[in-house]
Amino acid sequence: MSAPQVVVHRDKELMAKAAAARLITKIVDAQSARGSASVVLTGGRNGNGLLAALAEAPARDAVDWSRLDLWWGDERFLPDGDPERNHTQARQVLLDSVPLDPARVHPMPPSDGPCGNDADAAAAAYATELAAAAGPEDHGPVPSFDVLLLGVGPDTHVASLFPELPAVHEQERTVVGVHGAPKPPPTRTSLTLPAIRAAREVWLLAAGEDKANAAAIALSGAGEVQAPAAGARGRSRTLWLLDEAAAAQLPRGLYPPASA
Ligand SMILES: O=C(O)[C@H](O)[C@@H](O)[C@H](O)[C@H](O)COP(=O)(O)O
Repeated sequence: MSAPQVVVHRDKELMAKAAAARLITKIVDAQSARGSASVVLTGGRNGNGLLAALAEAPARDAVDWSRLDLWWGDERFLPDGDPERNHTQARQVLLDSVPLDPARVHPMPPSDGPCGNDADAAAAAYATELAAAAGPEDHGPVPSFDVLLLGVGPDTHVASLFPELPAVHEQERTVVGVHGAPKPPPTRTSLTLPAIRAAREVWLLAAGEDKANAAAIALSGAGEVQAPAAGARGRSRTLWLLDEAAAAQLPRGLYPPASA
């Protein structure tokens, strides 16, 4: 697993724009090298902020949207179209504005879908979908995602892996149901750390002073059970994208701001 690289931007708006530009380049490079690209989306303010910046990016259409596979790192277990679902929010800020191939967009099952109101069954169905998309060159029963995006919670959670809760301990399954999550809604589905770590690159997004403590804990060698963000590592790259407020508790010498 790759050691974390940290890039600090002046504020959350600039961080979102810079992350969007970085993602466009990564997708274009993957598509020119392999004919397609795969990205795992995250929910939350920073995740949606990145997608909104992507929608407005000047180079947006350098991406061949028809050859982009989109997955989710976690989902709130709610009915399809519920405004609180990460999928619904991603569609509103970006996905409905670009010419994606619907067959290549893979939302996690809703609570009113074929799995019924059973988050564990929904998780198992998504794990099956991931395994079906994995190839012989991939590292386990998930595709080798080019970029897996993760918002970081103030408690250091990523996806729906919360400190000390059962899902963060999972080492076998790639997707699990989450019950009793401290961040509403309590029932969710989430990739596990082994699935996250199958990604080529993992990018963690944290902006705002309410993330400063989480960033400092996760980057100071904390264990992944106490600080799930610490266990979110990519095979070839782990990149923390912060604004200055979220980087406030990091040793300044180590992580000088990228943009003054
Ligand atoms: O379903 C969710 O809520 C997200 O997937 C979650 O993991 C989010 O990324 C973090 O909680 C950070 O959220 P903010 O960026 O809004 O702080």
